[in-house]
Amino acid sequence: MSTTVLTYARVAVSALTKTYGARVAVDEVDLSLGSGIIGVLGPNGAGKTTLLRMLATVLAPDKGTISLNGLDPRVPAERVEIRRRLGFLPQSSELYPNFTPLELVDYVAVLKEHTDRDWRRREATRVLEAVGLADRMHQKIRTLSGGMQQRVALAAALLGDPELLVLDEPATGLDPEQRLELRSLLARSAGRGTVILSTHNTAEVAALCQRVLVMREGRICFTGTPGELRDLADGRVWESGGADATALRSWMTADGTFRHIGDPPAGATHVAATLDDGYLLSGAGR
Ligand SMILES: Nc1ncnc2c1ncn2[C@@H]1O[C@H](COP(=O)(O)OP(=O)(O)OP(=O)(O)O)[C@@H](O)[C@H]1O
Repeated sequence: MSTTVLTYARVAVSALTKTYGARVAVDEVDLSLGSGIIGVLGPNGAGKTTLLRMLATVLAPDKGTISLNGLDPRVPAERVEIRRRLGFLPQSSELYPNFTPLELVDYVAVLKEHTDRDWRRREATRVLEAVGLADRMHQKIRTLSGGMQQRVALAAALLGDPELLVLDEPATGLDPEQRLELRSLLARSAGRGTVILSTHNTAEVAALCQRVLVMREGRICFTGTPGELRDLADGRVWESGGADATALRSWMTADGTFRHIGDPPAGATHVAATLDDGYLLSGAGR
């Protein structure tokens, strides 16, 4: 007996554009994303946060369209439905300092128009337990550490098991153990839908993401698997005892040798490419 696996674009974006004054933060972006974990890499100011905020429906685009699970956020009734099925972790969460985590997550549930108080209580407890805050949920948020506050915001995003999770730098402030917990939490969520996260950490992408996008200057300059991103640097990484002016980039490593990426000179000592190398070359053409 054969099994048919249906895959469809849960997130479809066409010519999406956002401008701040004269600065084009997101420039005619087209995207079609199915289920799984998608990582968005890019230098500071590339437009990642702006793109994610538009996907989370908290920022309206100037031009272009977004379709989330077939719904259009420009249509008020559809936007309400999208927001119920979407979880968003903003880059910097200003949490209400005098709320407890339980009160805050419950409040987010109210904003999502969940009217059943018992359900809200159970669900808020579940997500706070899932982020490892079972013993902190009755403590004022202002008395929690930065990493714990980040986990409260993450719990709020996980509320109601959303089909689409949009997470802006979710691992910021988390210790190594918590980052591992985050990975397994997101892997479980991705089994049910789509997770889009921005990060500056290529190791996070390698460990977690099925797909990676690289943004530079408001545009998507690479889309593929993490392995394909690394492959961009195949044969284009070499080492020597000093700086190499022919390289696109050279830097000194911990053992004092220089690593270079770009078009290697004849006789260069090639070394294995990493995801970082592929990322650094992704905007440079071949
Ligand atoms: N509210 C705003 N007003 C004016 N310019 C803005 C605003 N928000 C972002 N920008 C500009 O838009 C561009 C994209 O910013 P954005 O925050 O989306 O980048 P990013 O890739 O998320 O950067 P980072 O990695 O530093 O978080 C930058 O040039 C930024 O200065």
